[in-house]
Parts: sequence; C-alpha cells; structure tokens
Amino acid sequence: MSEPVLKAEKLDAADDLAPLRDRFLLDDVVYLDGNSLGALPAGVPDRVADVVRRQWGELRIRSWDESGWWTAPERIGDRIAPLVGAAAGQIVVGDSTSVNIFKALVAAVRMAGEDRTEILVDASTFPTDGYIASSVARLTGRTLRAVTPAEVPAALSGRTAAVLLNHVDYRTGRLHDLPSLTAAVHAAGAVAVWDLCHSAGALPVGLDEHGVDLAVGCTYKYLNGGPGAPAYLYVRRSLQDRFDSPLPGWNSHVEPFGMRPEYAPAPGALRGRVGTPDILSMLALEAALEVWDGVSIDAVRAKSLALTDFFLECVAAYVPGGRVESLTPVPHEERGSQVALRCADAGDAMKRLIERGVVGDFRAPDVLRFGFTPLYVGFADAERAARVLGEVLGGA
Ligand SMILES: Cc1ncc(COP(=O)(O)O)c(C=O)c1O
Ligand SMILES: Nc1ccccc1C(=O)C[C@H](N)C(=O)O
Repeated sequence: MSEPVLKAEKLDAADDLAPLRDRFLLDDVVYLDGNSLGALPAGVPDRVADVVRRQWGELRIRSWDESGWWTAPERIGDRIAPLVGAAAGQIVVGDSTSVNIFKALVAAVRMAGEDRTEILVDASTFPTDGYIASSVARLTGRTLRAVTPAEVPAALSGRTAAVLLNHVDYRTGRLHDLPSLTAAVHAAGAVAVWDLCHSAGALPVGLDEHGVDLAVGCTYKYLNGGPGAPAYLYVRRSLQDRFDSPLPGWNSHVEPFGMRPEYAPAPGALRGRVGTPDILSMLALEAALEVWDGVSIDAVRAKSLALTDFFLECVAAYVPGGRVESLTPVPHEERGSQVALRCADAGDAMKRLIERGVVGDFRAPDVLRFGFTPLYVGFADAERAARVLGEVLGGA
C-alpha cells in the first residue's frame, strides 16, 4: 500500500470523531460539498414524517402550542448558540441568510446614529452580502465602500457606521481574524456584523467572548439543516434594546396575539423575528442539530485542520506539479474548513471528479472547492479525493 493510504488508515484509527459518521445517511461517495449543502442526519426523515403526519395531520392548529411550533425560532436559536459561542437568548432562527443580513445591517446603521455616513463591506464577499449592503446603503442614505478584510482597520473612521464581514471566505477558505477586526471596528465606534455561513459548525466562533455585535449564518452547510433550512440572527444581549428591525412583523411584537395597530417590539432576540416561521424546515433543522449531542467544537476544529492538512499533502503527492495552485492559506489561524484549488480547467475537472464519486464544487471562474465536514468526512476520503483528482488531471 502507498504511503498516503497507510497514513490515512492510521489517522482514521486514531480519530475519536470517526463514529459520528453513523449519525448521517451516506453512501460510498466522497462528499466534500458540506460547505454548500450538509449531508442528511439519520434522525431527520422520521422526525419530518412525525411533524407532517402527527403534528400537522392530527393536531393541526393545536401544534402551535402543543408541539412547540410558536417558540421554535428562539428554542432552536438556543440550540445553535453553544456552537457559535453565544449564551442563550441571543439567537433567533428564521428567514434566509440574505434577509437576516438585511435586518442586521439596517439595525446596525440605525444603532450607529445619523452622523455615521459610511458602511464598509467585504470586497471579496459572497455576492448576496454585497448586493444587500448596496441596497441598505441606498435605503438608509449611507455610502458603501468595498474593502478587503485586511484593509478594514485603515478604512475605519469616525464616519463608519457598520462593517459587514465574512468570517471565512467562501471562495478561498481564508479565515479572517474576527477578534481583532471586531476590536478595530469597536475602537472606531462602529458596529460589527459578521456572516458566519462558512464557519459555524466547523470551528469555534466565540461571538460573546469577542464582543461581536450582530451575526448571521445559514444552517444548511456545516449545521446540516437541509436545503433551504432557515438562517439565524445573533443580536448581542447588550444591544437588544436598541435593535430596531427594518422588518418588524407581528411575530416580533411584544404581544403578537394582541392584534394591535401600533407596533411594540418584544424584548430580547425575539425582535429579530418577522412573520410565521417555516415550521417544516425549522423542525427538520432541530432534528439535524441532534448530531451535535456530546460533540465539542474544539475537537471538530482539530479534526478539520488535520483533514485539510492531510488533503493538501495528498494533493502534493498525487497531482502533477503546476496543475493546481492552492488558494487556501497554509497557517492554521488563517484557514477555514475547505481547500480551494485554482485549476485552469476547473469546471471540467469537477465534472469528472463527480463522475468518479468525489463530490466537491466548482466556483467560477477557475476554483475547485473541497469542503471538509469533520462529523462525517474521514482521512481515507481525503486520500481518495486527492488520488482521483490526480487521475483526472493526468497524474500517475
Ligand atoms: C457567505 C454566504 N452568505 C450568504 C449565503 C447565502 O445566503 P442565502 O441563505 O440567503 O441564500 C451564502 C451561500 O449561499 C454564503 O456562502
Ligand atoms: N444555498 C445554495 C443553494 C444552491 C446551491 C448552492 C448554495 C450555496 O449555499 C452556495 C454556497 N453559499 C457557496 O459558498 O458557494
């Protein structure tokens, strides 16, 4: 057996998280696209069937109370909280990431005050954040400036209202320095809004510890909530009274069933709610989160780094020199949970990888992305993926 195969065997044998793979329904495909759509947790199908047949089919309207439907957004928010380093009562689940970015950014600008006239946005962001930030700037009469996260400290000034940043870059997998960037934003008197889509569930975030103001994230990647699963919004406790939602629907009213014409916001994170929650998706997510029972996010991070290190090592061993260039930073403190390889014929290469049972994704114009979800990806998977990549790109 080759050296990488032997090493993978050893690493898998020593991996305490390896048994967690049984908490998912998988096949023999090497699934490295959990940074786009997480795999299906084994408990979800039966739970969804129960929600549909019994809770909806039999209990019908009673389920809003008796099945805990009404309080699901905050209950599931509290379930996500420890995974992102937040105490309870600061996260609500609902709506898409894009909608939550809108709520958070408008609320941030409103908190910052009238004399703060500029919004900063991550220039390398996933597009939706940039589009929403542009609309928020127009709606609130602020200017928008796109800067890279590294340029943020120098770009901050007494005019900065809010800064919208990605914790991990969706394309390169670069992990940005959330503690120091948040501190810099605060030193300028501005409000920090973080998009956690590519970090939550893959590495420790430390929202409370680092004093993050507002954060949003999706639940369908490393949290495995399913296609279109609702996103979440974190509002730091000390800011909750000042959170003035641009979408103050009746679900965020202090007395939703009072049916009053005047709006009065609920206390706490509930202010982030809007309208009727999407119960089917939300309760699928709640079942999916059970895979985290007894799992430490620090252990997940350690395995994630070991996996991406090992994958890079195998790529170097199997892929002919010069065929790919890694865009993912080598230092661990700058790396998320994916490896991005630049490759001239990336679109075609990914098609061929998928045909051979290795599923990653292609991001235009020339990036092969491989996401490593430590709950269900092992070292033999990493070795096989790199080996097949080597074959596809004309290696040995
Ligand atoms: C960083 C980031 N933000 C936002 C989104 C998507 O937002 P939405 O859930 O609204 O589609 C994604 C991926 O789809 C993403 O990678
Ligand atoms: N929500 C999706 C629906 C369909 C296809 C992809 C997505 C993604 O999430 C893409 C991901 N945000 C990315 O980083 O590329």
